[in-house]
Amino acid sequence: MADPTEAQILRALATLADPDGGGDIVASGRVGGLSLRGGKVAFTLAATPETAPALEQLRAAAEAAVRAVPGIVAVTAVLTAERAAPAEPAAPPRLLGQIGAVIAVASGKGGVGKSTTAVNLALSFRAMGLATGLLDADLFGPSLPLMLGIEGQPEEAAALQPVYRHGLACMSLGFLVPPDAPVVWRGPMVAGAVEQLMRDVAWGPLDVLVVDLPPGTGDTQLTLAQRARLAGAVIVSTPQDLALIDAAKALVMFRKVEVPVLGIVENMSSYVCPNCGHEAHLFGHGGARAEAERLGVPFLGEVPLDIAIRQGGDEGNPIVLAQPDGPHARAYRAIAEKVWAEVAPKA
Ligand SMILES: Nc1ncnc2c1ncn2[C@@H]1O[C@H](COP(=O)(O)OP(=O)(O)OP(=O)(O)O)[C@@H](O)[C@H]1O
Repeated sequence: MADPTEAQILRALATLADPDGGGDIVASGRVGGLSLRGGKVAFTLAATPETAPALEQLRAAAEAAVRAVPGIVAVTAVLTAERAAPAEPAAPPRLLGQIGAVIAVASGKGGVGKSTTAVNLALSFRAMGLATGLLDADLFGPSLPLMLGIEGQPEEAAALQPVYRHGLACMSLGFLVPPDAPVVWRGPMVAGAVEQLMRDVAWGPLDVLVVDLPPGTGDTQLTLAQRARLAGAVIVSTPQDLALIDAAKALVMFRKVEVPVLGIVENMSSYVCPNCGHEAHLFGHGGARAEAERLGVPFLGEVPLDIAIRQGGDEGNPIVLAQPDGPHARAYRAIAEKVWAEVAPKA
């Protein structure tokens, strides 16, 4: 059977009238971000806080209409409702409340090794015997599929099923949107997608969920802080001044939204030459420890710059699994133990 085309999908969606008028939902401009690959479709439906509850029905109807197109194997429609207001008596219940501890891994700046830290921390929690999940909430550059070597797509039953890999329950927008599809979304759309990833995934009973955030202090961070019950945030930084300044900004943001900062990890702390064993401090050293002291948050530990860590990430075999008895796995486990000691009493 030939692969379904975008035109077929739009035709199926155009059979649904827009509840706000303006014709069908395609003509009214409600449908956006359509991506299609090998029978897998993802698209967004624009919403406002007022219309969001009613649009949940429309979302289900839109998914059903597209699912009926011959050759379609999976459909994900994301409601792009505006962020919910901060918790008030009438606010909806916090999401992910069934999970023991939701731990966000954040950084002020991109490329400092946040995803690498999130993946290896999650695997360390798993090695400690905790039922662990990993949510890749970096909608603009999801890296979980690559780092864990996952190629499949989540199963869609009544709820979205996590993909299980190395004993972790995993979910990433990267599973749903083709890697080459540019995700150009506005703030409210981001908030809607993050909320849906938190709400619609059948995580099952988990002791801990590690959330890999995008860098910086944007809509994803705010949505998560406002809509989920977060045990705290781990901030990753390299020792460089610039990365540290940005890490401090991230820390201030979490404090503003009343999310406890569990501590700072210094990544790429030193470089050990694989040939001669000489240890060099390419980006300086100890900056994150000093910054943590200055800001009054725990220093969780340091991880050196080592080609084995990068290779592990790029080959879907993170270092904690690839060299479980090596110094890097020990460093990650020590960090995970410190974090767990902080959150376990409340989990
Ligand atoms: N300690 C390390 N030693 C060697 N390479 C590392 C280390 N930490 C991270 N890397 C590599 O650096 C690159 C960026 O890391 P990563 O994707 O984890 O960063 P990030 O902060 O999540 O980036 P982004 O801003 O894209 O979210 C990756 O290729 C990763 O393998």
